[in-house]
Amino acid sequence: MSVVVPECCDDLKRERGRCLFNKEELTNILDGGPKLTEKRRRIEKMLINTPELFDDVSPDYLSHEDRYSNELRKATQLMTTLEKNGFTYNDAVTTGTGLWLLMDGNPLSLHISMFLDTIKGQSNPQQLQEWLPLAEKFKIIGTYAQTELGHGTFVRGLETTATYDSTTKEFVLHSPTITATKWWPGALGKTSNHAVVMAQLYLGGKCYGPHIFMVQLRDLETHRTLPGIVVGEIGPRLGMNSNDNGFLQFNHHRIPLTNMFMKHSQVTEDGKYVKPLHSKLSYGTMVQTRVGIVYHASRELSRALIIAIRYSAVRHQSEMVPGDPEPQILDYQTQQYKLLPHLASFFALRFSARALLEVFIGTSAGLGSGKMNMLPELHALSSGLKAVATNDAVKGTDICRLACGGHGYLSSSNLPRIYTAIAAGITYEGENTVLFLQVARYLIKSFRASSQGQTLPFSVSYLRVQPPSSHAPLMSDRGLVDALGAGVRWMVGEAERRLQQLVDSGHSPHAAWNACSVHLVQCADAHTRYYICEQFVDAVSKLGETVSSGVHEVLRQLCRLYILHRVIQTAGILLRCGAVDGKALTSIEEEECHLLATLRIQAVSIVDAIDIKDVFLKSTLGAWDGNVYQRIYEEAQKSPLNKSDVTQGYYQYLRPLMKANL
Ligand SMILES: CCCCCCCC/C=C\CCCC(=O)SCCNC(=O)CCNC(=O)[C@H](O)C(C)(C)COP(=O)(O)OP(=O)(O)OC[C@H]1O[C@@H](n2cnc3c(N)ncnc32)[C@H](O)[C@@H]1OP(=O)(O)O
Ligand SMILES: Cc1cc2nc3c(=O)[nH]c(=O)nc-3n(C[C@H](O)[C@H](O)[C@H](O)COP(=O)(O)OP(=O)(O)OC[C@H]3O[C@@H](n4cnc5c(N)ncnc54)[C@H](O)[C@@H]3O)c2cc1C
Repeated sequence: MSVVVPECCDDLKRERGRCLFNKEELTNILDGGPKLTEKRRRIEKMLINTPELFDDVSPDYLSHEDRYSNELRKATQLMTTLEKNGFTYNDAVTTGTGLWLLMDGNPLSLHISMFLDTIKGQSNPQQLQEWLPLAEKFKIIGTYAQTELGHGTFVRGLETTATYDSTTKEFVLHSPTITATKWWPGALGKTSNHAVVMAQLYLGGKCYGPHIFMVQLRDLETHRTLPGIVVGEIGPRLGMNSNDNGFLQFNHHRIPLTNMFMKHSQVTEDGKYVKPLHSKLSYGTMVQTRVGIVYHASRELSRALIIAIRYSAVRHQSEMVPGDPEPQILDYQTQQYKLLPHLASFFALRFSARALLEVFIGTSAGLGSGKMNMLPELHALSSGLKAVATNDAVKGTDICRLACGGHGYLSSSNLPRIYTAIAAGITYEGENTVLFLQVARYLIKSFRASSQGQTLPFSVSYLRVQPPSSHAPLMSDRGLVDALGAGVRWMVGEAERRLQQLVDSGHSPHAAWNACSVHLVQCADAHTRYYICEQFVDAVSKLGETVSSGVHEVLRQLCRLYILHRVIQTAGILLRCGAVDGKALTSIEEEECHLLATLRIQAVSIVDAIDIKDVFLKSTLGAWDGNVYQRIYEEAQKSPLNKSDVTQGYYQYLRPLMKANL
């Protein structure tokens, strides 16, 4: 398959003709630099030239089993293509390209993410030497098996046990109840022959909490399940049905002592326990995956936005002025209000994902030299950003679907598949409410520490009880972000006051926490969004020194829209704490509407600059050429029901009904 850039329709040609900025420059910024754009395009070219990676038939028309096999075929083909051409699977993941070919539930995704990350992050040197080459070369294929039927969120409540037998120097893995059954892990059902398993460690009758174990599940030659293990697939889900999410039970299954991951905590041969430097180091793979999910969510949102914005420029409907030609639906202010704030969100999330990655890299380097002090902040930032990014990507994708009217509901628009894939992200890797409550814990602790005069880490330093007075004028970007910060400080102070009041009136701290948890989640959400605003403003201001004025202006407008929209969403809080008044809010609302009209002019060019090719968008509505109606029509012809004029169903059911004497 070769990349042919087709002539686009007149509407899109006109839209593209209005572009006042250098698209390639914006593409480079989004990729992280020209070299990364070039690398991404090399990978794309290679993938596009591998026809086996593309579907002949939509997965919607396949049986459950064929759907899985087809995705497995493409996943294995992807891995070998990358390897043969000198790329790693990580290259395909970090550029998004590989995932888009497989995002119906790639059965190797858990292997290349959480399985490998656990080996890299939790192994001692011997284990790393033994397992990493095998896993990297796909000699063993694994998944991350933590969640059980009874417990997902509450990791300490897991029931699978790993009991050490010092006589044989083995752990005995066991699922004592039905609720101890591992449930959900991607690729566990039929693909994986290994799993990293989270289980309660028992030594001499004492429980030491959840620890991670490498467990072989299937024979490496026959792929048959090993004795003492029951494994299978959990059945259809809302989306990503080409994966084989699975279940797993152990019946006193034995593994060697050396199969406990021993980088952070150890068990000696005689059954003694050596504590880790920090009790949550074994949760490291989850933290790393949350960091990746922020990128992933922004990428999925960007696909939906490209589809909906191009379609909105091609679709004409109704009359704006009686008797005039039907306008492009993108000209309606309400359509702009649906889509453009989410376009701004995409940019905000992309810059925040990059900032989070830097915190992750810095913290990981610190851990290597025994510094644990940055771990709580990384946990809070990664939890908050994972939750906001997935919530916003899901909401944004659904708005994109709605913005495409009826055609957005078509499978061939690809919006339903993008939606169901990213919707899972709200739940997996830490359910979002639960993650926000973790952030809230950090905020309340920080607020209290600050009241006692302690210095706060950078992401919460604005919570100081006596903030330095801001010098930025209120209506400047910085001034509005400061106002948002004042709003969060007020919310956290209010939460702390309510918690204290409940405790003072006789409630236990835990009961008080639950009684304030709605407000606490709102604090965590507001704090994370304040952080995102800060990152966006900082990134745009830093870029101002290096980019052309056209690109800088577009970024400045998107950043401004993001902030204005956020201020309006938070109006109630900001009025209550006196950070803004009604007059300021009125002018902010007016400015937002004005900005929508300004950004609309270049909206198609902005989404073009995200630079996702048609083969990765996979949408009848969002293709580069805007040839929407022809594509929708051609796609419908592929329905198996259209193979014959009269279906079997007619003879079997409809005709007898019509002939019956009712
Ligand atoms: C690269 C791109 C890839 C993108 C594509 C991905 C495709 C992959 C598809 C699917 C993958 C999905 C995989 C999964 O879902 S795996 C399962 C994930 N499960 C979870 O995330 C479970 C969520 N629950 C938890 O994380 C925890 O149980 C908890 C909610 C955090 C509570 O933990 P616990 O009960 O142990 O904690 P305590 O209440 O005892 O203590 C809380 C204190 O511990 C601190 N803490 C908690 N976690 C961490 C951490 N990770 N790091 C540092 N500190 C941590 C917390 O702050 C509390 O501290 P305090 O000082 O306040 O006491
Ligand atoms: C598509 C998909 C793929 C997955 N892949 C994997 C995988 O590869 N490996 C793996 O191990 N797991 C996997 N999971 C499981 C996933 O990690 C869990 O479903 C997730 O962590 C949520 O846990 P839960 O299902 O127990 O939900 P629950 O914790 O039961 O949540 C149900 C409700 O209770 C609320 N709730 C729970 N605890 C609290 C609390 N403390 N305070 C307030 N509210 C609370 C939640 O907010 C939610 O509204 C996957 C899940 C999905 C959907």
